Amino acid sequence: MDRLWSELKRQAARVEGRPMGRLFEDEGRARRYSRSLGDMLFDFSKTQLDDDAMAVLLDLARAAEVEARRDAMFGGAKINETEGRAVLHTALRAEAGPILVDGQDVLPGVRATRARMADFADKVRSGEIKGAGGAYTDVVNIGIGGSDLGPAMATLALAPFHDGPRVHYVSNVDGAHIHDTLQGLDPTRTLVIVASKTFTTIETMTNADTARDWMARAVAEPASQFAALSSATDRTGAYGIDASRVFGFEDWVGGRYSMWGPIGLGLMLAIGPGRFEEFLAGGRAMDDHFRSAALSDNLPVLLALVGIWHNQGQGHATRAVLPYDQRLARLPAYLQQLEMESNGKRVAMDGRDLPVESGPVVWGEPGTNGQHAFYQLIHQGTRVIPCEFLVAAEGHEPELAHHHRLLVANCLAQSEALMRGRSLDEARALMAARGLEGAELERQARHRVFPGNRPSTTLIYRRLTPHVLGQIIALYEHRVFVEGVILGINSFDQWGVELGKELAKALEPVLAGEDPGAGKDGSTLALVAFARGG
Ligand SMILES: O=P(O)(O)OC[C@H]1O[C@](O)(CO)[C@@H](O)[C@@H]1O
Repeated sequence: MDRLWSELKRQAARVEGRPMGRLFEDEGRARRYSRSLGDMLFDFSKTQLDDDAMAVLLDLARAAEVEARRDAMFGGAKINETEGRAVLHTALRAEAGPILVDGQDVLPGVRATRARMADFADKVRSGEIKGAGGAYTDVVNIGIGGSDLGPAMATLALAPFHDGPRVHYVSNVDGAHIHDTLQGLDPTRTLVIVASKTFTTIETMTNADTARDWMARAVAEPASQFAALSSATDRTGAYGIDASRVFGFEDWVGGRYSMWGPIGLGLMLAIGPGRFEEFLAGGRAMDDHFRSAALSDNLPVLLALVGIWHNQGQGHATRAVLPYDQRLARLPAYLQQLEMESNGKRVAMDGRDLPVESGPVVWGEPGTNGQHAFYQLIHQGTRVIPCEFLVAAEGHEPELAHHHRLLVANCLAQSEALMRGRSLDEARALMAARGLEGAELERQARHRVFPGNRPSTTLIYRRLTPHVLGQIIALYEHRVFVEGVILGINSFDQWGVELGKELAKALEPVLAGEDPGAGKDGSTLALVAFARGG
């Protein structure tokens, strides 16, 4: 691997500063540097990748044994080595079995739980299962991280398919979040879902207690209007939630990969079990592709290789995810957890330091909003920020087709502008056309130069349906997996979130004035003193 990492850097140095636009003198480039699958097209031609660089990246994938690792994951091997667990979120959307963990086929259990979820969702949606005041009008999902970001993102994404109760998501322990969400809701017609794999997460349990108190003021038996999504069925029972409304999953489903099973109940309630099945089918279609396509034609592998090229190869530490799709507004936040919790690690599986940078900083906002905010830096800042655009060819509002045309035009224009840039001569011509001359022309022109050569990829899909969303999410999941395999990382643990949690627990009594905080640093103690008003 070490030789290949050096070779990758050498390739990056070779192409540095090369005018990217010239690559299109090869008329076949757009075709050769894009792949389609079903209703989507992934274009990675507006990058500095060329055949030699691709060859090194593919060699890296082969040397890391991506295909064998992939098969091990799908086959139920315990590839999450630091926790001794299999990684089988794909089983939540699988059709064909058996899928064995410790010699047991997990599919019958997955199907049985999904059937229970569907039955519950149908009955809530029809009003057969109802609250003290009648059919449920609202559902409040309380969870955080993987128990919130995926279903919250997907529920917003699939708004055109909502035909059930309104579904709200509360995650933050900041009381403002639950306060503002519950305000205006009728507790007698609200279903609360407590979504927590462990059923111990302090934010979730604090919010659940607050929701229970709120409900208890209007409902004699508040627990009867609670459901739980958790692996910890002993704890859900102790919380008073009847087993018929508890939907469990196994330890081989990681939090940030869990929206395909019980954690997706909020989404299922919003769009119905039939549409939820379409979402699963989309994920499954991507699984089938990932398992069967050659590395060089494999969408998740290609996304991963482009990511590795930009980050570990060219040294661009961040990646902007820019959905030109308002309903994908939460996609960047969802991907932040998926990518940064999975691949934000400095130690490889074998305990050694990584020889290259870990996964990138992922961030973004929907276009066109971002254009009027941070794109200035993307176009003219000193750093290069590889951009990932996502856009639907068609919107869901035929009467607003002119909006959609503008949206798509803006998306495509951005990737074109990033690549082409504007030279000093072009800027001078522009200023001359506006009547400037001499030193003033020169001065103004310099501010209007765009360096160009800035890489981007575009994922374009026909329409954002449940099936397409399932494909997109599975595409990103597998991309993160492939990047992790190439880096030698265990993408499925998250030890980096623990220290802060432990310290917060110890600080609470200090803030309450019950503990002097002996041994704490001066900064922390001063902040505590301010918070306590002294
Ligand atoms: O579902 P739980 O157990 O409440 O955990 C929530 C989230 O907390 C984390 O463990 C990180 O703090 C995530 O990985 C997980 O998605």
